Amino acid sequence: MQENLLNSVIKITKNRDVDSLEYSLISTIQEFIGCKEVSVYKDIEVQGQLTIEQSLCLKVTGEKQFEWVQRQIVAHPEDELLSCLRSACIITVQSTDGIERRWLPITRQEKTVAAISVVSNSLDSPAQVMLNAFCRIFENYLVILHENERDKLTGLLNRQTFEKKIKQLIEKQVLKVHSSSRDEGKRQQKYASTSWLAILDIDHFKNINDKYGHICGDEVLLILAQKMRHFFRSTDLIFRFGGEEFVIVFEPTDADSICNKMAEFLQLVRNTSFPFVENMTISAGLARISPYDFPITVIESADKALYYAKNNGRDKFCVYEDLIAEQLINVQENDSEIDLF
Ligand SMILES: Nc1nc2c(ncn2[C@@H]2O[C@H](COP(=O)(O)OP(=O)(O)OP(=O)(O)O)[C@@H](O)[C@H]2O)c(=O)[nH]1
Repeated sequence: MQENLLNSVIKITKNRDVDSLEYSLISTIQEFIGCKEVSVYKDIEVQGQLTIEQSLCLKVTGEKQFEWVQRQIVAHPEDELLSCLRSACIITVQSTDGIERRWLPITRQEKTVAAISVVSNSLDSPAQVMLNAFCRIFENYLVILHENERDKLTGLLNRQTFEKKIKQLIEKQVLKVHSSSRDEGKRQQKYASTSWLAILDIDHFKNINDKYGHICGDEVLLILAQKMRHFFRSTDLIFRFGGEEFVIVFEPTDADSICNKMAEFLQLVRNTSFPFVENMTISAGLARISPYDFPITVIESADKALYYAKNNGRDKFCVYEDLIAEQLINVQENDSEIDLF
């Protein structure tokens, strides 16, 4: 038992990204506590409002049978979950049939950022101590991973995290295509609605730095990052890719929706008054992320579209696939300066 326990702690601390850490935590709790359901809930804060996402959930459906439930927004969070997040206290509710529901808070920098929910038979004292200890290990490790994955200035995901996240996303798409390969109708639908990648770059940012100084430049980057976080979906991944360059990986959607979204965001930037700077604009390049793509190919395609937007007036976004179809750029052209790590 002790050896197994040590191995589980080693397994948890071996993780190098938050998603895998959550899998390890849930598997370990299930193995040692024996629950009916274990979930991770996170406050992903949209526009400053408490917004709860069920990040991962394991449901026991039979003897040695499990079901993993993937990421979803919780439209109506239970009162106990909200109390746990607000008070940073463990909340326990016991029903008459002896089933216990327990919510354990996870804090980072004195803020409750998540809660672990456990549904189980009544837990004895040693099991409660162990459950609490697993949550504290998770909490400590979460702080380290969070710092590793985030850009210090803007708090967005950093460039080093990009490759890992996009590989995971492409793998997921490949699995989806395979799972529906017998149903051609469904397959067509999935191709119509794929993920997208956008590279955004501030126009003439060098002028802002030169005219008003780097501190003002940093403030502009910070405000733009906040605008992106509030404007785009919480499930879209936003990276600070380099100095004044940002990458967004969008959840699957069709071309029209993504173009509308980008047009609205460019308008939002035009309408925003940044400190000192008036009329700041951005340019962007978009590319479809197809299953079987290499991350470098997608980023190069979006970069070519961005390059085209920059050379054709700025303050606009261009879609790589449209530029190719209209023969405005060449597939073979290799003028990208993107260097992945
Ligand atoms: N303040 C600040 N500036 C940065 C940071 N990282 C990069 N930069 C600046 O970003 C500027 C990028 O300039 P360029 O690549 O010439 O591009 P640009 O002036 O935006 O022009 P276009 O992209 O062609 O519209 C340089 O002046 C960099 O010093 C940062 O973290 N903070």
